[in-house]
Amino acid sequence: MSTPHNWTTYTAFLRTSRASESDLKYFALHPWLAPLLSPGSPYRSVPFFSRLEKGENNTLDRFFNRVINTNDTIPHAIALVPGDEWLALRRKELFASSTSSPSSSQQNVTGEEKEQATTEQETTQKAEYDFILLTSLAPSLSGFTDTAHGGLLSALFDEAMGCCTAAFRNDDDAVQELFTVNLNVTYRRPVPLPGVYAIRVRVEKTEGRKWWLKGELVGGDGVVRTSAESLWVAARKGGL
Ligand SMILES: CCCCCCCCCC(=O)SCCNC(=O)CCNC(=O)[C@H](O)C(C)(C)COP(=O)(O)OP(=O)(O)OC[C@H]1O[C@@H](n2cnc3c(N)ncnc32)[C@H](O)[C@@H]1OP(=O)(O)O
Repeated sequence: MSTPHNWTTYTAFLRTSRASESDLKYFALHPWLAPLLSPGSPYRSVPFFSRLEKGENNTLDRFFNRVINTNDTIPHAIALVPGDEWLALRRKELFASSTSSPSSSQQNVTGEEKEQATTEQETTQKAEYDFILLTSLAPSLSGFTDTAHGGLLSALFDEAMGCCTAAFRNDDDAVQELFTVNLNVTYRRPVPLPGVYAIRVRVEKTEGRKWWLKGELVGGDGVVRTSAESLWVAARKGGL
């Protein structure tokens, strides 16, 4: 079991963490991941937060940080996140017309500011996805023989999407914690085990407390084997 983390916010965690050398070495062995991991990539490699131990008395994330954090379930997993500049632009894009803006300074974005954001986007390195989970899936995650269990794939989408939304919440807690209220998973092709996969997710739009996300799972052949759409709702201010 690893040492409990001591970051006070998810944003601080993203800014100051780096994926472990052993995980990076492992994923670098897969040539199809090279564009995502190379120095020219628009993404930074960070630990997969849900996998981190939160402390003996803290039951947060136990499913991910203990139950499926073993050599015969998920031996390796890291997250790829866009740089701060790109995230800031995405915030402007997503919250320009929404009442759920994660920062009061981003409310009431004017047409001029939108134009400026578009110009900035042209010069900032573009990240197609808001969050990518790279994961190895080992044989004990099977449903059908040598095939990943569908429930596990749903859990991976849910978690990746949760991490994705967390990156857009600001440290000032202007947006309350978000919860999945709907997750629609489409199983298009079997997901063979063992294997290495990328789960790529993106916030499609926000409206008030509601956020819509989409995601897809691909392996080295680039085939979208599973896709998902979800709706997240931010808790009301002052709690549930
Ligand atoms: C770094 C961090 C990483 C975190 C990763 C976490 C990943 C794990 C995430 C999860 O698995 S969360 C666990 C599963 N989800 C839950 O347990 C949530 C259970 N649901 C709730 O607790 C409540 O629904 C919730 C607090 C989220 C919202 O209740 P509210 O009473 O505040 O909201 P309300 O029911 O008024 O709904 C708000 C809006 O959402 C809409 N809505 C709610 N549920 C919906 C639904 N299922 N489908 C469609 N629309 C829905 C609802 O119609 C409404 O739309 P309008 O504002 O337009 O009227």
